[in-house]
Amino acid sequence: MLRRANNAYEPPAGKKDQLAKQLFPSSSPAQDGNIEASLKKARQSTQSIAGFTGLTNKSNPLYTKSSNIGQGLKRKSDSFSSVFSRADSFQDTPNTIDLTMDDKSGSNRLSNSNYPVHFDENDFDDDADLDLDIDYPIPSATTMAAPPKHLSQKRVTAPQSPYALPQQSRYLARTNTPQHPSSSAQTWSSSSPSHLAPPPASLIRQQRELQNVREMFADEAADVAPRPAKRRTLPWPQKRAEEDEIAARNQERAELLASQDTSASSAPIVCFRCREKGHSIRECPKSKSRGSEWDYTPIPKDKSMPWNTTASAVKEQQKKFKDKQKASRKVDEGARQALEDHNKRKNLALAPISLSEEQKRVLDLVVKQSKSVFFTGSAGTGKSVLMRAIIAELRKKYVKEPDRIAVTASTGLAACNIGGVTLHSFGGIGLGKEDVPTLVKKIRRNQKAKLRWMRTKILIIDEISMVDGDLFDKLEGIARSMRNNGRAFGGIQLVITGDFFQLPPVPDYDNKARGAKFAFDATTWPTSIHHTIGLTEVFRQKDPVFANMLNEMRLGKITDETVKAFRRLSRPIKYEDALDATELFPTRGEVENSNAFRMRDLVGKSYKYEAMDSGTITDVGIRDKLLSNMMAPKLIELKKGAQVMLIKNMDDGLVNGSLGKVVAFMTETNFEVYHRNPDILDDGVPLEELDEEDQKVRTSILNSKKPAPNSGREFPLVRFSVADGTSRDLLVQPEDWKVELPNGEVQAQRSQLPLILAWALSIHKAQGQTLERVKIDLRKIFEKGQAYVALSRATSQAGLEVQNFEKSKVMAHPRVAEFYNSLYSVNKALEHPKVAPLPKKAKAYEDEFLIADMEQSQGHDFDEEEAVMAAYG
Ligand SMILES: Nc1ncnc2c1ncn2[C@@H]1O[C@H](COP(=O)(O)OP(=O)(O)OP(=O)(O)O)[C@@H](O)[C@H]1O
Repeated sequence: MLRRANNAYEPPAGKKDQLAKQLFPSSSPAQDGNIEASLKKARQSTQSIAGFTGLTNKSNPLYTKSSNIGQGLKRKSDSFSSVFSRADSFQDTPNTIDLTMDDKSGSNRLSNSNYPVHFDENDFDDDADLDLDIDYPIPSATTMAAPPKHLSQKRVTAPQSPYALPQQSRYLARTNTPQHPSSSAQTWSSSSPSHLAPPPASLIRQQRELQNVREMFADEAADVAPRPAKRRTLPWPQKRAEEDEIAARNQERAELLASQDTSASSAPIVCFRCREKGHSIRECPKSKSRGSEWDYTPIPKDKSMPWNTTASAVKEQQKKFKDKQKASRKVDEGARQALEDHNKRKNLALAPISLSEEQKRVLDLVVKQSKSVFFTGSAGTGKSVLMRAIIAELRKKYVKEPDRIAVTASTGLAACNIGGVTLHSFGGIGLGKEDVPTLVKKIRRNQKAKLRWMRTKILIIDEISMVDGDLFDKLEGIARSMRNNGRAFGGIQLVITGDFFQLPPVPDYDNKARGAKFAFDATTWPTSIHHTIGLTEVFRQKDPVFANMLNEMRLGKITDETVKAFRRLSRPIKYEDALDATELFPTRGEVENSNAFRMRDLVGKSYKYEAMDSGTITDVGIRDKLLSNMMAPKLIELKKGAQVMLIKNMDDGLVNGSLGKVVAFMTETNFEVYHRNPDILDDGVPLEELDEEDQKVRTSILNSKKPAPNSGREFPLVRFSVADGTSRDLLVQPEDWKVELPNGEVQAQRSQLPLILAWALSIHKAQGQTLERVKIDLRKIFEKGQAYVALSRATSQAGLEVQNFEKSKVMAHPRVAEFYNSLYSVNKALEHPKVAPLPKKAKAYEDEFLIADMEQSQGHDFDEEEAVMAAYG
């Protein structure tokens, strides 16, 4: 009939197309009647969306790269009053010179004091050397997101299913429907009904395809395999069958998981269909099973019912369940904390250490009263902590004129530790071998150095024990000459710290016969320093017995009992976390050998991290020399299992000196996955228990697979041992070190991982560090002060192993002992009848070097002559 009507009706030319177009509502993709073209278009847009999603998943836009937190004050430890702290150690030697001078030498004209930081184009040459390991071909996001080829081809030819079932089920459902060959656009009006019947060949091909797909989804679709065609089937029971099948499977999986979880095993079974307890969906009376078919009794719609949930909601439920399971599993706390550490570091300000009373008094003298001060004390009395606090306060005070403060130290390493430059660099004196007039001429030719001498109001010198006495005198002379000011150091306020019992000045090979000349030996020392203060509270060692042993050693007055106690420390120590003590050596060669030997023992891929150096110094040779003083090495090679030490403060728990082991190398993206599920690195968890993404991440990390080029660089994941006995994981990323001039000019800068190999360390590099585990063989010691520096790094006897302890190796320099004894004689002087007696606690410490703060403890003003005699014998 239709054919007849069709034949009878001959539409006017051009109308056929219009009619075809009207058949599709405007929202339909096939408005021009060309279904294939429209489907193609739709597919393309879907693919591009899939590609985009793939990309955004890979690079989480919410992720912000962690950056350095500022250096700060560290170590949360209970304040401990050492055996020395009973004395009030402040001593105010006569101070009649007014140091609150202002530079009237035209310094205010110096408007160009702030030099811009200059980066030479060659500064970043090292970029090319970075071992990025990223030469792999990138699979395009669209390729990654696209389904298997054969499936996507089928999807093109298949008509849209009206039911939003999972892809494979949808495909199965469609296979009962005759396929429309869509190779050309056919409008119904022009199609012969016979065209709708598939040709015999295509029917066979279709059946084959159907068979393939059935096999492919055999697991998911076993129970919904198409039954012999019914005469008439409404689409909804089919959809229900599949949805219920999914629900049944979900329930079975949930029950299986619950049975593995002992904590949940007592929970009763709940039907996913009717929500009643005591039976599963397969036994549900409301859904009778007939073999692989299901008879569906319509049940009133209830949103809360599980079968009304969409496939994505079911997935969501599954995910929640899995997450719960994972959360209940015991995981390494350190790993759980890892990402928080990683992400918080950026904003986390280190909790400042609250200064002790004696530290505060020094701070006050320097910052508020602008006095020239030398503060000293045994190892661990917080000299560095105090110095950093002083610098911070002075920077606040001179916030508008930062170049008024010159931060320097005797060595490059010490200078780096406080963010300054060497004394030589500051002075612009090169090696400083010439006499003062020659050096002054040299400086006058150097505009920058000249400006520094004119502008500086406060000169900070750290690790004074390594400053040569002659150099001190020369600098003093230069300052007077350059500033045309006859006062000591040309009126510059000095803030000096260090412990002369520690490492002495580097020997002057041109002047060997002279021997070591300390800064306190300098002629101008007494006139330049107006307050000498001894810090007495030891913070590093909490055990007073150990602190006392170290102090005896420092003074070179070691008792037999102490010798015995040190000899008892020769036992080998085995630590539970398999982290070895750091062995200290006097020479760099011994350190390099020891670390290289241990590295060779490790199997596995080696990762090299080369520093990125820059700065205003364009001469790479000079810059390298400057940077070679830094703790951060030019190149660090790491392997899984390498023992490393953190060389920057990260937060209260992860500090400069923290010891750790490299446990893996990973990108930031993989690190986030690791944070979500630390099981990916747990050998005890079988691979099958991880979901697909986690499996991939585990495989790529364990097999040291190169990351995809756009997924970022791999960094070491280090498990640090924390003082409280726990461990913490940190993905260690580069930090910056700078050599900065007082005017803010960054002479040299290094960006490198804040790590060094830590099986062995030089005593020189260890100076200033606090170490939980130390090992030392005293046979190797050759210099005075070396043994004291090495042993006093340890925080406790439990973490110290000493081999071959000999009294003769524990040498204090006689002149240093003399100097400190002369300071001690101040106390004797204080017992002069004219003077009010010392407080009792100070008297009890007559045997120790002690410098009393006359202003504070006596409330008595000495006349200048009397005090000078007292202080310097
Ligand atoms: N006021 C304080 N409160 C708590 N801890 C402190 C305080 N001052 C210093 N410390 C801690 O004591 C330890 C030693 O401090 P620091 O390195 O400043 O001592 P030092 O005198 O410079 O030692 P060294 O002479 O060996 O370099 C550090 O761990 C530091 O955090």
